[in-house]
Amino acid sequence: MTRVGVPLSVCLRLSPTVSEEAQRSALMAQPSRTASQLSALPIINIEPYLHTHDGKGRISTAAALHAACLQYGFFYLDISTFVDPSEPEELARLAREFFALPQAEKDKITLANEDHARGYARLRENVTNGKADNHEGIDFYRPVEHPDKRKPLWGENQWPTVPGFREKYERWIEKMKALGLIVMEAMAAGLGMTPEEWSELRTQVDDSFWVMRAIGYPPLPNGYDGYSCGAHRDYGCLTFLYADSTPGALQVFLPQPGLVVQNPQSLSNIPKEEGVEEGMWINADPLPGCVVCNIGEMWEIWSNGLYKSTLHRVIHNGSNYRVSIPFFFEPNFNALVQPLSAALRIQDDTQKMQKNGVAEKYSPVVYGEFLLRKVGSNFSTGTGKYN
Ligand SMILES: O=C(O)CCC(=O)C(=O)O
Ligand SMILES: [Fe+2]
Repeated sequence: MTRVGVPLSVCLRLSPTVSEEAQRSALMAQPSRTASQLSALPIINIEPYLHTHDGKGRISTAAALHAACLQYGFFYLDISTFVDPSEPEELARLAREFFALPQAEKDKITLANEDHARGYARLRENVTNGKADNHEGIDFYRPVEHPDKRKPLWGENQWPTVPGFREKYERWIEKMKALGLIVMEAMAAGLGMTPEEWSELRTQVDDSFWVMRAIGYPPLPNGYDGYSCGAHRDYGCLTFLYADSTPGALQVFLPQPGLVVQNPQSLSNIPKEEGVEEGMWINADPLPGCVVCNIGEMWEIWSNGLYKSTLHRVIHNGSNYRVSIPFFFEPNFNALVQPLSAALRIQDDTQKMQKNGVAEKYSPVVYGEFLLRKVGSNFSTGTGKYN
């Protein structure tokens, strides 16, 4: 597996071996890239963060994460030394077995039984940007104390009766929670956080209000007025996506001022507030040993906008039934998410050098409240987890 060529070397305060000057010049030296240079997402190996002694490796992984988050908000994370590839393959197989059941069987664990967030959503039940998504799915959330299904998000998970399903998924959830903390530590280093600052940030994510989702995509019918999954940003912290080998389905939008997308139709589902209509959609096809990782809106706040949560969508035109298994590593439900000092320091330094105006500030949010606002509409209407 090739490693990403790291265009930036950043000051890693968790391993204070690189000078602040180097960090400044790295930020100033962000190259403006051409469309073809941007067309492949970077591949980052998390391996050095699995070993405490690998200081140099850690610096390069942290720097690569920082560069990828500045440039794309999306990257491949090579986790081949963290999990056996057979594990997510087995999850996809189990999901397939569930989705192949008769409709009435699947409906036994419908979202409506619970809090409208946990359970099974039928094909086209989810709506994004006003259009029904051509997929079905099952969602599981971090269990809560004193569940009450009358309250949004506060119900109980509903597990399929497919043999081995719950056990295998629960094992994966534990691994992805651990991976979430590892990647957060590496990103904290990439942002130049001090060990004390990382300890503080860790308390915001050490009891993640995670979401585990299994999605089934039949082929998109010709002329269908909608997508397999409409363009959206993920709203939490980090998404780790395992998908089966279907090519050309997941697409990532890279805003590029001045770059006009060839097919104007493809812009029709960019949320209006985006205000950017220039850029391109690139494929994020699965790579062996890797998950596709992207940052959600909480990282946009923490980084005070340095990192962008990137639009993505799924168009599955193939003839097979595609399965994907995203895990959403989110902040704690009560986490107060606000711009981090480390991000403000970077912006301050960059501004001094570039003589730009004052950096835009993001307002703090309590993650759980933010999430409730996002899914609140699902609770009343039963639609729209990506809205
Ligand atoms: O199925 C995929 O490839 C992406 C799904 C996704 O973006 C999501 O569930 O948020
Ligand atoms: Fe997504």
